[in-house]
Formats: sequence, C-alpha cells, structure tokens
Amino acid sequence: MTTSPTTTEELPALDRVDWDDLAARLDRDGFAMTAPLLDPDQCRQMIDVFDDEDAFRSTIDMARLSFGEGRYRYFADPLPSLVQTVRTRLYPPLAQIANRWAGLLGEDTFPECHDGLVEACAAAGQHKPTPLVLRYGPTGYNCLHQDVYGDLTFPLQVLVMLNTPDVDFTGGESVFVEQRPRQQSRPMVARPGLGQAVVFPVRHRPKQGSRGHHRVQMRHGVSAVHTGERHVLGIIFHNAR
Ligand SMILES: O=C(O)CCC(=O)C(=O)O
Ligand SMILES: [Fe+2]
Repeated sequence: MTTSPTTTEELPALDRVDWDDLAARLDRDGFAMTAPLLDPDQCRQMIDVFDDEDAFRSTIDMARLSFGEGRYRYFADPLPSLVQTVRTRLYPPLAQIANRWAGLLGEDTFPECHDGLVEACAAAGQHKPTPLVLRYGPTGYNCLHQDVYGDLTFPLQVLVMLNTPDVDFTGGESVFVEQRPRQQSRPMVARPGLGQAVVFPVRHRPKQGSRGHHRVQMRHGVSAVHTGERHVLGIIFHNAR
C-alpha cells in the first residue's frame, strides 16, 4: 500500500457539490463547472507557488514546443497539501462517473480511491505526478490537446481558475471541442470564475446514439489572453511515465 501525505486543507465547498447534478451536466454539455471550490487565499497560494523553484519537477515553455504561448509547471512529489487534498478528495466521486462511463463503453474500470489509481499507475510504469499550474500573459494561449501520459488514463480531469476573469485578465476562455464521428466538431466555451472548477473528459466520453453509446473524442485548450495574467491549477488523476 502507498500512503498519502495527510490532507489538512479545508475544502468546505467540496462537501456541497451535488455530484448527480454535475454528472448530468457533464453528460449533457461535455463539461461541468462547480461553485468556487478554492477560496481567494487558496487561489493566491497556488499562484504564488508558481515562482517557487523547489515545488516543481519540470517546467514547459509552451512556445518552444508549439503548444501555445505561456508556461506550465508540473509539481514535484510530495505535492503541496492543498493540491494533494484537491486531487484525492475529488477523485472518488469522479471515479463513480468514470466507472459508469467504462460500463457504457465496455472499458476497464478504475479503483474507488486515488491511492489505488496511483498503485495501478506505478504498475504501468507511470510514477511522475501530473498536477500542474499554468501561467499565461497577454497573447498567451493553449492549443487544443489531450492530457494522456501513458497507457493508463483516468478519463476525467479538473481545472481550477485561480484569477478573476475580466478583473485580472481578459480573453483566455477555456475551450473544448467535441469531435463527433462522421459529423462536424462541436465547440464549447467555459468561463469559470475565481476558485471555480471545470470537470471535463481527458480524451473521450460516451454519448448516447441511436444504437447505444459511442465514444466522442474531446480536446481542450485556451483562447488568447488579451490583457493581464491568467493562472490555472490543473488536476490530472493518472501519473505520467
Ligand atoms: O489553462 C487552462 O484553462 C487549460 C489547462 C489545461 O490544459 C489543463 O488543466 O490540462
Ligand atoms: Fe490540458
């Protein structure tokens, strides 16, 4: 058994999430937003940690890799307690949704607790933590992508907005594209407020068709920031190779 660091951070808003309602919106719209999960101080703490060199295992300059424009940094183990808490506490209700999806698509199911997923990732050679913080300045953007980091992919991920849109920055919308088989792609835009989380599929989700459920591919990105700075906390549940 792996043991997680103790989770001491308070996240009262997480207890008030109506997961059935969230799952219904996710199935209907392709993504689902929560009420603010992090308070303004917790958001500030996550922005400030971006400049702490010791907190990260790797930093990506998005322009260098033609991923967009901006920087993101993957946290090193042990994760900051707030990040660890968000990741482990969001996981169980999302695993229920993921396992319902797996049933609909005839895919393998996932452990009920995050410790179990971490163990399964390790067995698949995926040891590196994937939570990250992203920072975009004016003209910054993020090309459409999927956060797959090995054979084992937990199908849902979460982003948490750390700034106040239209106050700290303009532009910078969260963009989702649903690629439907033999049809044109559907664009969707989310505008999370300070501390709000968006739950969305990593690479595909089940969609009801005339002959049962089929997979629709999803990708996500960020439209250009016009002014100011935009920071997001990204929580991906599987670890990386
Ligand atoms: O900055 C964003 O809103 C997108 C972040 C992202 O790509 C992620 O959390 O995986
Ligand atoms: Fe991403």
